[in-house]
Amino acid sequence: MSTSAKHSIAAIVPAAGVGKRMQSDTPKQYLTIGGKCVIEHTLEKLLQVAAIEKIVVVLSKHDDVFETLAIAKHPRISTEIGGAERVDSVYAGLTSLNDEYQWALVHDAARPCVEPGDIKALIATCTESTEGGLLAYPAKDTIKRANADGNVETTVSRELIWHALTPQMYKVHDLVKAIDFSLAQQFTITDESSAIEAVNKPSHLVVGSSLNIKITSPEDLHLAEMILQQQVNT
Ligand SMILES: Nc1ccn([C@@H]2O[C@H](COP(=O)(O)OP(=O)(O)OP(=O)(O)O)[C@@H](O)[C@H]2O)c(=O)n1
Ligand SMILES: C[C@](O)(CO)[C@H](O)COP(=O)(O)O
Repeated sequence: MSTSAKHSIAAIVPAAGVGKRMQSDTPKQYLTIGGKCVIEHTLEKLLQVAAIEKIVVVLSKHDDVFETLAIAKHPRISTEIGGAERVDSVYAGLTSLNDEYQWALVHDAARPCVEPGDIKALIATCTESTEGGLLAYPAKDTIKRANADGNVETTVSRELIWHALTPQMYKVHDLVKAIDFSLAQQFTITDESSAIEAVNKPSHLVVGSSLNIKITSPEDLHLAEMILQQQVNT
């Protein structure tokens, strides 16, 4: 497909993790909150953003649950098989786009509380500037660096410290190249922004809600339930 004929934005939703820190037999994306599983909440949020033309959900090769969900049949949703690490799953999603999309917006399946308004703000910032970026929020607490004994070494200025959230949005071509480079250098890549940093490209920090939590450990499920309930009420 020629550049001018490219579609604009595809979302990649990595959902191939096992959720070790969640300590549950069910992968956390399939735990239930208010009658729906986590990934259904997440996909419903993305589907509310009309600018996202396609959503690629990246699943474990052992996944036999996703196809049983009604949302799996949504015309804007397709699936791919992921890999051992989050970066491998994101890469599988990106390469499945076959160069047909200009932008990829990567969002963790485990972040169901994202606000569609924040996603739209990220899309507006990136498409207007033509450079990628991510949702994030500035550190609120006093930040400490620990020494090797686990005691305080020093207090770090929080002025320039931000928490990285998802979605993270980059040109597909740039992100594939950045991940290729980072993997070849054996860098640790926990998010898309770290790959983009590795190739010295800029990323916008777009302020998003700190309620866009990632369900990581058991107490987060309860917190997510309260946040989602609050979103319904307002
Ligand atoms: N090989 C992997 C690992 C993670 N993920 C996805 O990346 C997102 C964020 O990762 P994380 O919270 O670390 O999820 P898990 O790897 O499942 O959790 P844990 O590290 O506790 O095992 C999740 O939606 C998860 O499903 C993925 O698609 N492929
Ligand atoms: C992508 C991410 O959610 C941004 O905060 C995060 O980096 C995922 O990896 P983690 O190891 O679970 O923090």
